[in-house]
Amino acid sequence: MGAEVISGKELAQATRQSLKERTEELVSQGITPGLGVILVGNDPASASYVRGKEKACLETGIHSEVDRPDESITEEELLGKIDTLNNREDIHGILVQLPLPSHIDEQKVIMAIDPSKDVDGFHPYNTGKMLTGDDGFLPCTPFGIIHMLKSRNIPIEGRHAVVVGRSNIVGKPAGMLLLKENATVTFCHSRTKDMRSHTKQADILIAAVGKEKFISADDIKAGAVVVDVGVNRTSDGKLAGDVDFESVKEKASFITPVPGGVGPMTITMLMYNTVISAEKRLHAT
Ligand SMILES: Nc1nc(=O)c2c([nH]1)NC[C@@H]1CN(c3ccc(C(=O)N[C@@H](CCC(=O)O)C(=O)O)cc3)C=[N+]21
Ligand SMILES: [Mg+2]
Repeated sequence: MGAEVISGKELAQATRQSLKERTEELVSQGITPGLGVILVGNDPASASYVRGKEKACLETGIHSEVDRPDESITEEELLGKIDTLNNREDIHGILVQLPLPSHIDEQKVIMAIDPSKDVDGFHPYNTGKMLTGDDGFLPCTPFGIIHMLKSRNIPIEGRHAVVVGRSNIVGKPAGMLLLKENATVTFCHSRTKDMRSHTKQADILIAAVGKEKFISADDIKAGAVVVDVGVNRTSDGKLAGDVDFESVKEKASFITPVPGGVGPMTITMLMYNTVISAEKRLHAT
């Protein structure tokens, strides 16, 4: 038997196809959605993610621009680049690839992005909107997770969702979106005592820890839905999740793979937010 694998790659393709149609409609109305990306320095992982975003823009008909300043760029210069993108009519989404060099204050940079162009959903304005359930940009990884669950008609309401990890970009917002879908939510983290006693109660388990094979079959309940958000580089350069896929697959009802799971959906929701931003601009004119 074993779990059904939720392919983020396939869902991403289908979602990108429908976004392409929305983009074509926008273009016919005179607006080409535009995404401005700033990639500071030459970290290979960051460069690879940004290439994935450029490819997704091509697939969805979104105009993309990537600015690649040297890692020696000052905070002031970077803030100046954001200001320029904020003021450009043809740019509807802005993404500053994280992490930034240590001499730059990430929070300050995120706060400088116009919240109406914050397609990452990282600006505190959008975080606040998400918390109150108001309309705003949702962070792409948690948004992609919800999309994956819904694509398989996996019920969320009334079920126990356990989120392992509490980062601002994944764990915390994933818990908030699951709460909005009426799940009962538990957060586990590095200070949690007897973590397994919690994870074994999960109907839906979100693994967002950043440690290879952190979740094994012994940590889950039979029939659980397991979402793997890990992006760990193994010593041989491959991408590995937080979940021991082979063992967990035998016990879960649904499982997302790495690669080909949450990652491609993260990028797709970035495209989605950019299209939404351009549609809002159209309706504001
Ligand atoms: N401002 C900002 N926004 C982000 O959304 C952001 C960021 N900074 N910094 C880094 C993280 C990480 N992240 C990933 C996106 C896609 C894949 C992805 O598509 N992964 C492929 C494999 C890619 C590969 O093999 O390199 C997959 O899982 O199948 C992974 C990781 C976005 N992030
Ligand atoms: Mg920093």
